[in-house]
Amino acid sequence: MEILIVEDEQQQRELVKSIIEQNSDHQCQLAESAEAAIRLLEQRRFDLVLSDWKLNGADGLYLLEQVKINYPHTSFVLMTAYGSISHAVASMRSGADDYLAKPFEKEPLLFALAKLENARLLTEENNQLKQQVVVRESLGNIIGGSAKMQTLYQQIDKVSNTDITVLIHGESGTGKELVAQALHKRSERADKKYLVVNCSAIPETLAETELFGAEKGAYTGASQQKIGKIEAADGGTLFLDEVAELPASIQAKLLRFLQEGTIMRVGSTEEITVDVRVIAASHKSLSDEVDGGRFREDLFYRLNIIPLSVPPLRDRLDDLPELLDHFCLKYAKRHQRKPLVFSKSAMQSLYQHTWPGNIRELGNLIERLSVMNDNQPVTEQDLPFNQTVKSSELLVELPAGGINWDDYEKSILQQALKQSRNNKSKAAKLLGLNYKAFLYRLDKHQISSSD
Ligand SMILES: Nc1ncnc2c1ncn2[C@@H]1O[C@H](COP(=O)(O)OP(=O)(O)OP(=O)(O)O)[C@@H](O)[C@H]1O
Repeated sequence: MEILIVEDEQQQRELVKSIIEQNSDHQCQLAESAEAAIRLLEQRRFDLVLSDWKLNGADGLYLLEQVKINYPHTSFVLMTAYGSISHAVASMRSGADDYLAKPFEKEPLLFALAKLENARLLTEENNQLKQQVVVRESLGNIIGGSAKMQTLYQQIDKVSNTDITVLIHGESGTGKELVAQALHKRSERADKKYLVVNCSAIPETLAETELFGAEKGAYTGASQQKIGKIEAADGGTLFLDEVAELPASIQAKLLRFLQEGTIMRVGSTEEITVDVRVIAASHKSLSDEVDGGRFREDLFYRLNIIPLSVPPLRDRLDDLPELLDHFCLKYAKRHQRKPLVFSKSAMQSLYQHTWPGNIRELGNLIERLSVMNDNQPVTEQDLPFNQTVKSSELLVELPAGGINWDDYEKSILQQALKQSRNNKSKAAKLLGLNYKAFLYRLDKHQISSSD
């Protein structure tokens, strides 16, 4: 702790400082009066003021009142040469955290400090927990209390009430759209529009009109003026999902809008000012897209002001029970069934699965099992990723142009390694190969298990 010792006798102040610093990690500053203490308190933060009752000038009780009013997070211990009950009562009544009678011994002083430090840590922990509950309550339907999600919630909390552009990255199905919704709902724009554009779903020819709008007659068939999504979201938030898929020509126009805050409808020369907060998301790494020349670097930097990363489910398996409860209840209610229960081995299997489709895969699985599965509890064999598919069912029809067998084999081997999280014997099992044969093939394709 950072401690401020206030004592008018120099020898006494230095004695207290040396006892504390020689026997603990606390750091001490000294003040000879209440006035000097107040000046120091104005300059920096202290965890504790340890003050004598009797001081030249204003006394310790006055200092205590000032600290309680102006620095409520700073603890206060009063020391007095008169170890009378009345002083103890008066100081505690005025809000002191503890009371020490002088002349005090080393041990009671250190004990009082240790007690205070513990109480401070508990309060801090408690405040953090309360803060987490507040943040989570306002995040509505995002499930998961794992440490990784807590970090994300804190980040959402920090940036939601700003207008800063946020770029959300995460594998498919991790909940990027839920994060975007939470950012909007927790912002001052919450009662304004929240519009979504899925950039991978609009054909290049329509993308400009979709985002920026078009004047009547701007192109063949434009029989009416069309308001684009950016203009329609004025005052609110626009979520650009799969932003990596935006055609190059639109990337330049989007950058202009982000920099200038203005747009032009197709077929118009009039600039329209719009106030829209942009949140973008991508399951692809945008910096890889920039490296590959598929995404404008300047736009990347403009979008990536605040990057948020949503962790894949396999990296936060602590959340699995909570997510399972959520989906089992949701789909039992929706389909009027009993909530699913899982056997021990099925649970183990759920934990071992790598969840390439993340929460979306889990939700879909629970919905399917809720409707189709007659077994209760659900067993390991009921889980689709434990069911081996006959190779013939796997085969896609051979394209007329043929395939490259080596590439095909290499890709299957890599997928098996990925699914088994680089566990080679599991990967071999997935392909129905014995371990040696599997290793032989890895070697043949020069695949290392970290590829
Ligand atoms: N933490 C979560 N709690 C509850 N449901 C979740 C959570 N994360 C995702 N989901 C659900 O999983 C599904 C997929 O989520 P979402 O569409 O937000 O993912 P995404 O990362 O945007 O995926 P994509 O990249 O494919 O667009 C949705 O039905 C969503 O409600």
